[in-house]
Amino acid sequence: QPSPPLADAGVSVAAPAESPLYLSLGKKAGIGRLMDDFVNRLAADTRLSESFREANLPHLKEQLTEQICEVAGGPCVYKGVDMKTAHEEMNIRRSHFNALVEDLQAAMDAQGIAFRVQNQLLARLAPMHREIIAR
Ligand code: HEM
Repeated sequence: QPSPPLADAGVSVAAPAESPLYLSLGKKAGIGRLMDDFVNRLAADTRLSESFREANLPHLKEQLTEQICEVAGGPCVYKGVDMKTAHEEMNIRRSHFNALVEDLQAAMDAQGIAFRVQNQLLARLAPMHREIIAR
């Protein structure tokens, strides 16, 4: 039985591999659940409620799901505003950034995401503080 010519040549036409981190977060659906819970926590956090009072929470959940999917090595491409532009004029302090990270950790705990996996995601988000924190 003849095999397809490209397979013979060892040429792969499969989609790019999904990273272990993306799989550990439960792919797009798991990340969507995580961002839903996370954004609800942000909106309820008295340290941050001033910042998120007028935010479009459904839009934020969607944009974050695309962005985190991409950052985690999934097949998504975030097409939203860059981090510097998105957070300009908000006067975000390191204390705000740290509060957001705590809320993300609490959301990941609630989703049963392993500590090792949590740290991998946080490590990929940490460098973004340079674009987000006002100085
Ligand atoms: C690693 C940290 C962060 C990431 C990855 C992140 C990511 C994002 C993304 C993807 C958006 C949507 C941009 C758009 O399409 O409009 C956004 C918007 C926003 N972010 Fe952040 N952000 C971070 C930290 C923060 C912090 C520390 C604050 C303030 C406490 C903050 C406040 C906001 C607000 C108020 C919006 C606008 C929401 C709306 O009106 O739709 N963010 N952020």
